[in-house]
Amino acid sequence: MAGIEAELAAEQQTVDGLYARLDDLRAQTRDRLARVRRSGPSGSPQNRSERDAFATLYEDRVAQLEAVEERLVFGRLDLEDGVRRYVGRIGLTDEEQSPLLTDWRAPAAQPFYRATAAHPDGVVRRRHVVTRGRKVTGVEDEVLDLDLLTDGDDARLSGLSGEGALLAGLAAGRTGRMGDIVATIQAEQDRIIRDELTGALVVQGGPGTGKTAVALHRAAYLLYAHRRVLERSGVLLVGPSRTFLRYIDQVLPSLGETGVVTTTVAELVPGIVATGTEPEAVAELKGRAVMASVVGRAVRDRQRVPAEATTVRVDGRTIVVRPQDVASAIARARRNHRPHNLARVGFVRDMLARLAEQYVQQLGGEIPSDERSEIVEELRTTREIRIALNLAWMPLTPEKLLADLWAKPWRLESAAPQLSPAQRRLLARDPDAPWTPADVPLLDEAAELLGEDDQAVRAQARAAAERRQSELEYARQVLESTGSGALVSAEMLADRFASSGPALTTAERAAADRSWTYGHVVVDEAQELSAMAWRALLRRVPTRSLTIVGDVAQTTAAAGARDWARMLDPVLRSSWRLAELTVNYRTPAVVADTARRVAVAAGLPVSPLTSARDVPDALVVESVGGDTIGAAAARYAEKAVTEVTDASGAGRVAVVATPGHLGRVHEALRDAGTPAVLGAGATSADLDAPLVLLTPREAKGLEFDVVVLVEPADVLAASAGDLYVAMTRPTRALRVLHSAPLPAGWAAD
Ligand SMILES: Nc1ncnc2c1ncn2[C@@H]1O[C@H](COP(=O)(O)OP(=O)(O)OP(=O)(O)O)[C@@H](O)[C@H]1O
Repeated sequence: MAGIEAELAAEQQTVDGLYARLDDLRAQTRDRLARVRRSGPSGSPQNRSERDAFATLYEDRVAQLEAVEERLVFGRLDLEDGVRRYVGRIGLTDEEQSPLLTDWRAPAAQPFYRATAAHPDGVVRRRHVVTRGRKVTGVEDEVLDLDLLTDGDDARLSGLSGEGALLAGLAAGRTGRMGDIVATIQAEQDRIIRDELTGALVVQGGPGTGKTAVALHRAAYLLYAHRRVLERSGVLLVGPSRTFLRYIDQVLPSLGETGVVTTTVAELVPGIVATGTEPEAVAELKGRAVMASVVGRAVRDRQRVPAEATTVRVDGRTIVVRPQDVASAIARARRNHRPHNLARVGFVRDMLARLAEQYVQQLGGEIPSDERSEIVEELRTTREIRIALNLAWMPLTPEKLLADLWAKPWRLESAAPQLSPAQRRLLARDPDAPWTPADVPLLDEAAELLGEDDQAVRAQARAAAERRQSELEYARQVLESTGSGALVSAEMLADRFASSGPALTTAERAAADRSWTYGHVVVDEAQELSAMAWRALLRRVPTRSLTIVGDVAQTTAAAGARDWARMLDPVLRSSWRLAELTVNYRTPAVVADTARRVAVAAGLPVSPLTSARDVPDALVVESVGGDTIGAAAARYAEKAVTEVTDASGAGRVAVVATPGHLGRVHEALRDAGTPAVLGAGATSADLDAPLVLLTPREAKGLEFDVVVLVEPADVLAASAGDLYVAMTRPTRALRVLHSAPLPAGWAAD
C-alpha cells in the first residue's frame, strides 16, 4: 500500500499549496478592503463612488473566497501531453499568473465531466481527489486510455463517472440543506449545465435525477461563461416555495456565486405579500390564460362614459362635462395604447382643453394663451370637475383594481362575461382578504396594463423635493456652524447625505423592481406554473433565455401541466428545446421502481429512469389497524431518527401524509415527548430539525434519509402526483404504514 500512501501524500502537498494560495488571496483582499474603508468619507462624489465600487468589489471577493473552503479542489486531469490539471471550485493562479487550479466551469475543465474511454478528449487519467476539511482522505482514478488498463480496472468503466465519490456522496446522511454536486457532475448533466445561453431549454427528468442540482449549477456556469451580459442584467431563479429556496440557498454561494435573485411566483411583485389560501379550483381558475383578457377588460371598464352630463359653476360660469366629450377624449387617449394611468394624463389634458373652451366662449372668445393656462389650472383644481374626470378615468393601483374585481360582483360580471356565473361566484372574496399566490400574476398583469399611477409618482416626486429641501437646509446649517462653506457647497454636502446609503448590487436592485428584465431566468418545478404565472415570468425575460426544469409526472397544482408542449407552446410558441435526465441519484432502486409502477397505474406520464444504486431493506411495508396508524407511524419515525442521526448531526427523517394523519402522528409524538416539527414552516430552523411532518406538497423538491409514508391510498385520493412525490423523497429507506389496500401497481408482477 506504499503506492497509495505516496499518492495521498503527493496530493496532500498539492492541496496544501492550493489552500495556502487561497489564504494569501483572502489576506490580500481583506487588506485592500480595509485600506479602502480607512480612506473615509472624503473626496469628490466621483472619488466616493469609485471608493464604494471598490469596497463592494472587495467585499464580494472576500465572500467568494470564504465560500469555497470546502472541497476547494476535487479533481485532476492527466493529459496526453503530460500536463496535469487540477479542477476545483474556482480558478487560482500563482503570483506570475500561471494556473494552479482550473475553475470547474472553464472549458479546460470540461473533460473532467465528459471524457469517456470511448471519447477520452486527450485525457489519460481522471482522478477524483476526496478531501475532508483540508485533508486528502482518498483518491479515485479512472483510466481513460484503454492501453493503460489492467485486468482489475473493468469496474472503473461503468456508466457513472467517479463512481466511488458519487456513491459516497449519495449515501451520506442528509443535513436538511442541499449540497453542490460539483465534484461528481455526470456527463448527461454536464451537457445541460453547459448548454448555450440563448433560447428556452426545458429539462425533463424523473424524481431525483438532479434537475434542481443541474439548474443551480447551470446558473453558476452561465454567470461564469457570460459574465459580461449577465452581471448587469442578473439571473432570476424561481422555486416552488420559500422552504424550497431555503433548502437550496447554500448551493450557489458554495459555487462562488452570490448574485442570483431567488423568488417564488407568490413573491414576484415587490410589496405584495400573498399569505392567503384558497381552494385549488379557485387558484386553477385564476391561473387560466383567459384571466389576461378579464384583467384587460376590468381596466377598460375604468374608462367610462357617464350616462349624464355634470354641470359645474366655476367663477360664475357654467361648465358642462358632457358624455360625448368624455367619449371622444377616451377614444383619443386610448389610441396611443399607453397604460391606463399614463394614458389618463392625455385624457385629462384633452378634457380640460374642452372645458376651458366652454369657459373662453363665455368670456366672449379670443384670449391670450397664458390666461388660457390659468383657466385650465382653475378647472383642474375645481373639486367637482376633478370628481367627474376621475369617475370617467380613475387613476388606479393594481391592488385596488383586483380587490374591486373580486369584491364587486357587477364589476366581475362586466369584465368576465366569458366566465359562467358559477365560476364568477368562485372568484368572489372579501375586499380586505389577504392576497393569495394565484392573485400575484394577476396583480402583475394589472400593473402592466395600468402603468405607474401618475398620482403616486407625483406624490413621490413631491416627497423627494421636500426631502431634498430639508437636506439642503441641514447642509447649510452644518456649513454655517463648522465654517467650512468655502470648502464644500451645501448642494454637494446634501448629495453626500443622499448617497450615503449602501451601494445596491444588481441583484438587490432587480429584486426591488417589478419591471426589471433579467438576462436569464431559471424555473424549478416548472410543471406547477399556470398560464398566468408564465405570462408574469416571461415579462421579466424578453430575450426568452430560460432554463425550465421539472417533471410533468410530479404535477400537483390543478393549474399545472402534464405535458410540456401544451403548457409552453402557447407562451413560447415552439421555440424551446427539450433535454432529459434519466438517472435517479436519490432514491434506492426498489423504492423508485415501486413508485414508478404506482405512478404508471395512476396514469401519470412518467419518464424512463434507471437508479444509480440500491440499498438493502430500503422498502418496508406494514399493515396496521386504522385507529393505531398514527401511533405506529410515530414509533417508526422515532426509530428512524435514532438509526440515521450521526455524530455530526446529519440524518433527516420525514413523516409524509395527508394533513389529517399528520395531526394524529404529531399528537402521538407529543405524547411520547419526541420533538418534531409540523409543517414546512416559515423559519429556516425547521429544515434543520431531525424529524419533520409534511404533506406531500410541502415535501416537494426536498429529500430525507428516511420517509415514513402513512396511508398511501389517502395521498393518492388527493392526487396521484402527490403520491409520486411522497414516495420518491427518501435517500435510504421508505417505511409505509397502511390500513386501506395499497394503491394499484404497488406489487411487482
Ligand atoms: N451528479 C451527482 N452527484 C452527486 N449527487 C447528485 C448528482 N446528481 C444528483 N445528485 C443528488 O441527487 C439528489 C436529487 O437531486 P435533485 O434534488 O436535484 O433532483 P430533482 O430531479 O430535482 O428531484 P425532484 O424532481 O424529486 O425534486 C440530490 O441529493 C443531489 O445532490
